[in-house]
Amino acid sequence: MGTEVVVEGLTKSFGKQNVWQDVSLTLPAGEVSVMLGPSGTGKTVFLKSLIGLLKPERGRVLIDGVDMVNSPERDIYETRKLFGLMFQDGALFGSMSLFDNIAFPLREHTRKKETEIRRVVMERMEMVGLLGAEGKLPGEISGGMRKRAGLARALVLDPQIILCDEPDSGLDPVRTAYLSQLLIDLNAQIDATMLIVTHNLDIAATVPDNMGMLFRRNLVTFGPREVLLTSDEPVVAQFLSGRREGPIGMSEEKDAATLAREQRTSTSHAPRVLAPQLEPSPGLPPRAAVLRRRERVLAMLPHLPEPARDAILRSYAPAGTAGGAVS
Ligand SMILES: Nc1ncnc2c1ncn2[C@@H]1O[C@H](COP(=O)(O)OP(=O)(O)OP(=O)(O)O)[C@@H](O)[C@H]1O
Repeated sequence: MGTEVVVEGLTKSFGKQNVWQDVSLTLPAGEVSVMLGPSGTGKTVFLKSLIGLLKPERGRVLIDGVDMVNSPERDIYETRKLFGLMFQDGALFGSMSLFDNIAFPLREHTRKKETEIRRVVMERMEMVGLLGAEGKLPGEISGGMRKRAGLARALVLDPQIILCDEPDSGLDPVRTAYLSQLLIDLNAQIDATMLIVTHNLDIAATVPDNMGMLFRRNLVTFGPREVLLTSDEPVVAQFLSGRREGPIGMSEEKDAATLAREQRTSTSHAPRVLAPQLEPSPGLPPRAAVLRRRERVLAMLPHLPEPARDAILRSYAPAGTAGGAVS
């Protein structure tokens, strides 16, 4: 099972520029979480802080008792081996075949024999649907295939925590839908804790168990997907509906006068309807995280806003009933 990641009071600045402050959240073990936020709100900085590549000036990131901010470098280095990372462009070496790219972490960090390396690489390539493309160079394949190769490489060391930074960037809607399914299928197969940073609303609506959003140097919210998806917080509602009216501006956050003017002139928008979360593809095992999450979320119910509570109860209601009762 994946490992829980506990973030407590994290604050990061570059010189005088504060990126975000006092961020606290827990990525539940084996569950899939998504972090949303307008461009430049520090989502990538957050991912890098989780693996100890950037050092926040305050707070802790606890993984199996190791603090990725303050523990000795030796411990941080060891704990980093629990992570699989998928960056925006796949970060593949252009002169190496896909096979060698995916084998790279195994050759760098393990003493496995070539026969064993071949077995692992082929297994991961099969998982992401790349069998047959072993000999291709990254420049010879499509963007979607490069993403999947990046994902396969992130998987070879059997990570317990997978971080994906904008896995959909540059993909068309159909390929993004396949990628969403792939992320859920992977979670069903390896039960790793996953955090996905994305702007993509379809991924946000259908993939995660939990969602958070960074805005104005703060974590606006983090919790079960239903909380964010039913939130009437202006910044969340604007982001999820892709509207211009709201606190998020083109280049910077809007001033109060502009916001007030928009509120006077804006038309009302229909309430959001929640899309169902994706299920693993036929033939795959059910996601082990689903049962754990159900217990966790039901215990939280009394503390959640009403729309989120209703949405959770509906999602757990037996098929064919109107919801409200949980067996
Ligand atoms: N190494 C660095 N040194 C100085 N400033 C940095 C560094 N890395 C990031 N920043 C700044 O931190 C802020 C947040 O950047 P980050 O890339 O995390 O945003 P983001 O939310 O991932 O954006 P996007 O959605 O556009 O990818 C930006 O203002 C960026 O310029």
